[in-house]
Amino acid sequence: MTPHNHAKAGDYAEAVLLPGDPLRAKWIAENFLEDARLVNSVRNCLGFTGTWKGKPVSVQATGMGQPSLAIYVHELINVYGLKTLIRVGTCGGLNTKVRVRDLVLAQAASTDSAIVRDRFGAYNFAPIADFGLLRSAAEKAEAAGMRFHAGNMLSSDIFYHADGFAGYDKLPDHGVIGVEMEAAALYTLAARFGVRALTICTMTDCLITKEEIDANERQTSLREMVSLALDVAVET
Ligand SMILES: O=P(O)(O)O[C@H]1O[C@H](CO)[C@@H](O)[C@H]1O
Ligand SMILES: O=c1cc[nH]c(=O)[nH]1
Repeated sequence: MTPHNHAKAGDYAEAVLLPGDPLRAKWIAENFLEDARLVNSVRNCLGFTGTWKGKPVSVQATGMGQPSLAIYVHELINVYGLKTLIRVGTCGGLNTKVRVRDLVLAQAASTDSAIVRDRFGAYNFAPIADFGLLRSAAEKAEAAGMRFHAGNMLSSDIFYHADGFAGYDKLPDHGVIGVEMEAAALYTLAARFGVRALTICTMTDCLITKEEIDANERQTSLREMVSLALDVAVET
């Protein structure tokens, strides 16, 4: 047990899906998993374990932002022994080639966050996805005919940028596809502790065209992402 998690040893499966939103964790447990049971509810940051296609898998909310995710992920790896961590999030679009509802596989995650920057001194560390998980997700998405893009994500500490789209500066011109708030910390912790991580996001709003999907559709449009992530999570 930890200050943030009252699950006992063995309550989590080795593979976990990580949504930011606790209600998304509940929705995944209720709508996708068999025999799901609640394993954590401290701070209402809900965690569940069940099975998907007969294989054990967990889902644990991380809250919003890299400091919050870093607490849950640090403990899932070091206290509970998890080995495969797949974030299932939402992101904003920084590139008009990506449409709302498309999936973004975060091959890498750029960041403005001190939580990553301050660890590497003179170096700009490049947080990257586990190649095996990334390849598996891309192959499965392609086989299922899902619209997806693999590339560089921005994990920002700022949701409401004071300068709006201009605040992202040169990143869109350098191929950065979308913006969310957690992947870089997830990838950095996975690298540090030698486990596998991937971030898959559904693009819910485009910062250029201002197109967005509403709260109700948000839930249903996340179905493809969740089933894809579960298939990848239980594969090995
Ligand atoms: O939908 P989730 O997984 O929370 O992800 C995105 O949504 C939140 C901001 O609205 C941030 O956590 C961002 O990363
Ligand atoms: O972090 C996020 C998530 C969704 N949409 C955004 O614009 N930013």
